[in-house]
Amino acid sequence: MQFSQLKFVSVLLTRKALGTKQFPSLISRQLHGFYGGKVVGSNNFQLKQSKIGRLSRSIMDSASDSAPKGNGFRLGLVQMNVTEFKNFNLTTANTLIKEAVQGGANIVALPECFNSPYGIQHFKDFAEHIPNGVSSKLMSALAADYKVYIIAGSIPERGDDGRLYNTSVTFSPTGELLGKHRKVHLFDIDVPGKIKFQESEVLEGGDNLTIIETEWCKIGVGICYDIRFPEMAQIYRQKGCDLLVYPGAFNMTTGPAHWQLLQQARAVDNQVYVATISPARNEKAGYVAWGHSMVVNPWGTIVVEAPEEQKVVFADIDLDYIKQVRSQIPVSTQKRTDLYQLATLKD
Ligand SMILES: NC(=O)CC(=O)C(=O)O
Repeated sequence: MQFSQLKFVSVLLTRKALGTKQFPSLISRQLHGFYGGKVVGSNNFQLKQSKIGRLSRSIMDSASDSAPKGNGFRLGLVQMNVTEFKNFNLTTANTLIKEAVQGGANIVALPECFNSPYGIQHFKDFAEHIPNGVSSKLMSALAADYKVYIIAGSIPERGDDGRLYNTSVTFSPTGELLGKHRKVHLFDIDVPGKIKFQESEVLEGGDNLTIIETEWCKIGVGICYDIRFPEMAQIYRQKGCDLLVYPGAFNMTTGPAHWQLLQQARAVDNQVYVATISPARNEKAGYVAWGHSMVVNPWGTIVVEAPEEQKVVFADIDLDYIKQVRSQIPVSTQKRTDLYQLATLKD
């Protein structure tokens, strides 16, 4: 009964997001079964939030046994199927965030473009205002009711300036908006015979770096292509981040070549944990994501790696281990800043 209430909220929110657009019949039938055949009413968002609250407390009680021991926290990576139907994507995110919470996650992270297919032809139709759009509202409500941080992957954002951005929002365990990161480096590449992608045809790049402060550590956020720019990661480290989180959607050309390599490079160079969160692989999609969401530790070792299909995976972030690696190989205190310098021109 209680679980169906949570799902009920998602249907309401996602239907609102799509206005009059209806579920395709197959998905509609699946959701009808999924939601126990309930008729969707028109109760308001506030009322639904309090219902999620009662539910989430009971979930948190049962999850607390599996909380990480020692000095750190548990990160849950939601590698999810993303379809051409926003309402279905939000329902999937809702279900898998619950699974992550049940697995003891203190911080839950979603993939790049979790509410929209990754493709420049889709961004305009799926774009939302942040934080007043339905995806942001759902993430805020779930964060507050489960009392977890949610790093909400990314969504296409319609800015106040009317332009489109690829944007990640993070909510605190009270549902407060903690940070908004607009993908800084747009994915414009051309690998002949393999893949050409030009985000800049429809998107604007962001012009800020984004650090999230939690009770455990600072987290630097980047989106996908941002991981290829080591300066950004270095600045996050200089500013005290212990974990870098990159929602990302590498593809079948760059994924096998660079996904793991880049993550290990950023982790070892900066002696931080690095997490990447991909959509699940769908061979029939216009853009086939690589999958393999992953966490790498400051030594460069893979802590956890998802397969290709939809899955929630977990990693315990051990803050003492970071200190240990940094004291064993103290590169941060051995920098030759008399020879070189790294600085951000904007704070
Ligand atoms: N999709 C991206 O932004 C980046 C990517 O796929 C790559 O760098 O490769």
